[in-house]
Amino acid sequence: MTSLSVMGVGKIGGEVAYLASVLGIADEICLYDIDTALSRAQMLDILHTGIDLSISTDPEDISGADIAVFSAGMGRTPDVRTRADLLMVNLPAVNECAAFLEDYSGVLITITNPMDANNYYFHHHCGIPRERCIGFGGQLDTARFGGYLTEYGILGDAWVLGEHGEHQVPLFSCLSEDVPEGTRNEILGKMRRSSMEVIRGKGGTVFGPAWHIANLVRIVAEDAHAVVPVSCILNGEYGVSGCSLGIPARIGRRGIEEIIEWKLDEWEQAHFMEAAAASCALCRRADE
Ligand SMILES: NC(=O)C1=CN([C@@H]2O[C@H](COP(=O)(O)OP(=O)(O)OC[C@H]3O[C@@H](n4cnc5c(N)ncnc54)[C@H](O)[C@@H]3O)[C@@H](O)[C@H]2O)C=CC1
Ligand SMILES: O=C([O-])CC(=O)C(=O)O
Repeated sequence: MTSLSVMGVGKIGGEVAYLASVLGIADEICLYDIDTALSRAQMLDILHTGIDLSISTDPEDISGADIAVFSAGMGRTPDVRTRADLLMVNLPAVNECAAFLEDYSGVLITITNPMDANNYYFHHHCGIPRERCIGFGGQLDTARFGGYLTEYGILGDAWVLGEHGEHQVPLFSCLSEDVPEGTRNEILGKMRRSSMEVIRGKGGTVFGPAWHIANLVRIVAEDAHAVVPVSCILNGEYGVSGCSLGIPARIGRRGIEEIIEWKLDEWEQAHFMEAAAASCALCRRADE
């Protein structure tokens, strides 16, 4: 049995709830949104598939869930240049939802941007242990990177660490061929711009993120012990502390079971430390 709560059931939260329902990932769902007409509509729309599922819209049920997804708050529009620019805009939603998570004993998955800083905030301000604070974004960045590698005819496994934002760190050192710095920077530039093309065209990224979030929820629900790129609060790993950043981690029913430290090459290491500096600065700003 797995119960799931979703805070913020707009485009992403609504799609995640739908996928978790129809794919049989969750047996009980709680949908919460500040817009109560929306959460009720999402509940009815899912139930109209004919699925036999228990769905609540009572915020009292949020904290009882095994897994909670935080996707409340604003997304980028073409006028918002970076995800980091959403920090102060989304902090009220973080605080309002945090109030439902006092003494929360399940696994929290943070989606709302800037995701790394928000994930850190939940740990730092709400006292949710770092093992149970997972930030989502790395799987999506990795899928996008994989697409570019195919486009460039480069073989190998795609992995993206670092910040889910301007400071992504695609790993080139584990690919089957040496990729020159010029090509690395060119691909990184495309990765930074890739979601904005979707936002411009349809008002927000939905299918890509929701698919990977549902998979992450499944990994936790099924205690899969799978290694995936997620944002974790670092405590000295990779030489970084005081922020949340994307790294490979083993995930199971209790959350983050192991942070895996890979050796990075010089280019990756330099970009990872830039990501750490940016994420730490954003986490400090949220504290002010
Ligand atoms: N980490 C990632 O890979 C991704 C992150 N995102 C982020 O996810 C967030 C949500 O995106 P969308 O679903 O597209 O936005 P949306 O605007 O469609 O949905 C957000 C929902 O949050 C609700 N909300 C706002 N304040 C609230 C509060 N205080 N309490 C409860 N609900 C509240 C709104 O009523 C709305 O229904 C954005 O910050 C976006 O940037 C989006 C895609 C991927
Ligand atoms: O780019 C955005 O603002 C939404 C997001 O995080 C993504 O799709 O990667």
